[in-house]
Amino acid sequence: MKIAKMNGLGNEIVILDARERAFTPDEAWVKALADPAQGLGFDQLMVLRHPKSPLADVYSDIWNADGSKVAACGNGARCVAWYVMREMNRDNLVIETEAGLLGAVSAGPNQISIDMGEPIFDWDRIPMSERMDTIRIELQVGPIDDPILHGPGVVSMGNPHCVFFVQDAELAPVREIGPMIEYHPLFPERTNVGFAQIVARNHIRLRVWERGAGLTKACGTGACAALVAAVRRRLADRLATVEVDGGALRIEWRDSDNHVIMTGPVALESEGTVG
Ligand SMILES: N[C@@H](CCC[C@H](N)C(=O)O)C(=O)O
Repeated sequence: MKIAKMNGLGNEIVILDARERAFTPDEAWVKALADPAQGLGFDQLMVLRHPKSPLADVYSDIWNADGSKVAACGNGARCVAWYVMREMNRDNLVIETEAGLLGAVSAGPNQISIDMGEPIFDWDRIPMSERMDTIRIELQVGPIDDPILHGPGVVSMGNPHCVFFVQDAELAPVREIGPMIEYHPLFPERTNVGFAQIVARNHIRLRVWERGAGLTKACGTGACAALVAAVRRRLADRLATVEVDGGALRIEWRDSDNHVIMTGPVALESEGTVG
């Protein structure tokens, strides 16, 4: 099988091409490959398969570094799009995932735009364990009368995101609070946790504690969720730069069809074969 190590703004992605050989990794195999001491090291593994939908060009299964299987990964989708576009000599294609079909177009050298679809706000589809208004949920961290964080917005981009708005993202307690919220009982399938600072209406600084991967340099779905959560609270415009540790993503939540469009770079680090 062909294998490639790529990254989307420093979010470490491995692509394993299982189109010609049926292969489903088990949790131990995923964890070993994710461990840089034993394998290639990655935040997410994208396993390519033949599509089920006649509208799609490729199917991608997705695993986090901790061996959990997930439905969506924005940076991984950009890497898959670049990899398959290169092979097919195309500048657009459709990727099928557990979360649905994602249209991808080349947006310049090593730049890809992905239509990430419509955000989901229904509490039971996030999923959450209690009915709440997902614009601002009842959740706080710290003393009851003086919480350090409170009232995050919650959005699914095919995967769950809980977004706290903070004064200074650099000072946000990502490593301390991230894992507590990831495993909070309000989120039966765990959650990704964003710490978003509104720098300007068109500029959000974001750090993300990723479910199943920890603090990463970039989270594409996290950037989409942060922009959407900010727009819902009238804190940001529908088109903004979301600045993550690895660089900048351009995110637009389109008024015309309610879809979220993510544009950003990809980089190929190495490739070879395995198995
Ligand atoms: N890095 C990702 C998100 C990957 C999945 C996430 N950790 C989850 O468990 O939902 C991205 O770029 O979107």
